[in-house]
Amino acid sequence: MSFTAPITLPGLALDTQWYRRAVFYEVMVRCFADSNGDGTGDLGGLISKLDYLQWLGIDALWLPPFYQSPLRDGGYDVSDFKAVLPEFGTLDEFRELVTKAHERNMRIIMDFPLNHTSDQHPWFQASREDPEGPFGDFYVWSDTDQKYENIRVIFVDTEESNWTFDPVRRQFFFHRFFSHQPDLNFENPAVQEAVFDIVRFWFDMGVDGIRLDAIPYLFESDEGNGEGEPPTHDYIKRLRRMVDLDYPGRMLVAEANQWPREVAAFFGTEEEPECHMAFDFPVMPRIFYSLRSQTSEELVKILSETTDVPSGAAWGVFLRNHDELTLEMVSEEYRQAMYGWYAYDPRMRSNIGIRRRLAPLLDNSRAELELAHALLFSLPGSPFLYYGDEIGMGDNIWLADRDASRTPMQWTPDRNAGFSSADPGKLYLPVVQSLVYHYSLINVEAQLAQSRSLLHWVRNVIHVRKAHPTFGLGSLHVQETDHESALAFVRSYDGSGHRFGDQPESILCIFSFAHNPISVTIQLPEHAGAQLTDLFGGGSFPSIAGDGAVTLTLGTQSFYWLKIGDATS
Ligand SMILES: OC[C@H]1O[C@H](O[C@H]2O[C@H](CO)[C@@H](O)[C@H](O)[C@H]2O)[C@H](O)[C@@H](O)[C@@H]1O
Ligand SMILES: [Ca+2]
Repeated sequence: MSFTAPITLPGLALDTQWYRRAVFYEVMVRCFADSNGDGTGDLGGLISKLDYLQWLGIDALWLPPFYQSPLRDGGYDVSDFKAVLPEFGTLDEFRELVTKAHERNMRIIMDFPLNHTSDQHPWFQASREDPEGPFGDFYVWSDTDQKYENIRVIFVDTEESNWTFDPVRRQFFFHRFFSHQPDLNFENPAVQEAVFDIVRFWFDMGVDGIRLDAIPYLFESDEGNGEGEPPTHDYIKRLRRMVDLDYPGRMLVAEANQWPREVAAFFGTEEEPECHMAFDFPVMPRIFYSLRSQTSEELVKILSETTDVPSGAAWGVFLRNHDELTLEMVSEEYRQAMYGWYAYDPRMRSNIGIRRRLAPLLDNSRAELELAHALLFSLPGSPFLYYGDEIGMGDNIWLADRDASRTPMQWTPDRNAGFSSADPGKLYLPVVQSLVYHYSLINVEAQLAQSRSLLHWVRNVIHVRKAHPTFGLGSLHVQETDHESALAFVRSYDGSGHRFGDQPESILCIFSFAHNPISVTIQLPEHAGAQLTDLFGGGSFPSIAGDGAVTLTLGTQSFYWLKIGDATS
């Protein structure tokens, strides 16, 4: 049973299910704002932009790694889990960020790549040099690279094997990702305890949640494929028990790029919960598939699959993030179709996915951007925005790997897009200067000045969503329609959640993926006779007929969110 109780953290009330109503925003410290003019974004810069994020309606920030790191994988290669990379700031500045976010009723989610470390981490250095020493068994060593042959290579662009020979220890070490990222040996109780210790360190610092990076890959076995093996789930259950006991109100979000049932397994069960949230990897590529195929079939299929999840669990819905748009969770046939639509230039591909930002993927179409966001904000779960997508930032496919979509945030039309006062040549990555997405055109300042800009539209839709807890807490029922391009579902909430003032509510969400206007009849037998009202402007729509059908006209790639009222007599 959850509840709202007295304040326990500065500025925040204890709310064990806050993440179910929250709008999240992923922001890489390096990319957002540079406070000291050295060309790299930092914690001071991020602090200076908290007012902007609060204005936008953001409830929680997800910060990808900002630990000490050689930065060979965007910081996911950590060399000290308890230190901030000096160019990003200090632990004191991080504490200040937490405090200032909490003062604004915003929460902070850390990223924790617990599966592996950098090969520069002192644990790895000790392990390779002293096999009998205290860290000798911290990594997965083997005399042969023929072990775990069922385990696939993930970074297929750069790695041929999950094993690399270490000339110092004269053994192979196992790595699920880059060969400079050795996997920790979770069979070793000392590793298990070291990871708990790091979690405690950051929760003691006041963070509100932790993203468990690459969580399926903790344990390997001879028989399995090293993805979500039983000991991995047992370990997360123990972690969750510790969090519930020692840090109530904090949450864990699973990054498991897996099929629906396998991702759902990371929620655990009612009796033995694991993560509070899990990213919805299966839904994401199907949104992009629907936009180009003009059919809703794939989304209907995945949303109609019933996957039991514990009460209190929430999906993390997203369109884009700091990685490639992964196509691991679609069939080969659909993957090829999506490469054809979205990655027609080979430079746009990365591993099994597409390294582009949202606006270029959607060819800067305002209708598609609105449609995609409308799905993001109404599908079951909590939405995660990626920095810059609220203004339709572009990318730079001439940069290496996933840096294509990690360029500096575009604040103004001035030098370095207002991101930094440094010499432009000193920036950690160049600002986008392409024809369509040049920072002089696409920036926060210009969009603030235009009331019909994408930025204002996104802010508005966030505020509409937040006025209706049904989107975060309600059930979902896919409704039958007579048009292959239409997707219709009803979100319903009985208002019995844990906050005073919640009302029972049902919302009909209807989307058209067609590239021309359509007329569609939706079957809503449970709501026969009910009135429909637009959630944005309050306009009246045709009532649902006595037989439960309603016919609506939708413009090209458009949507409605309609409140289902009482039945007319
Ligand atoms: O630390 C290694 C990687 O960990 C995360 O990886 C995830 O992203 C991969 C794509 O880039 C994906 O294929 C894999 O299934 C995920 O676990 C992290 O988000 C990456 O940035 C990082 O390189
Ligand atoms: Ca800086």
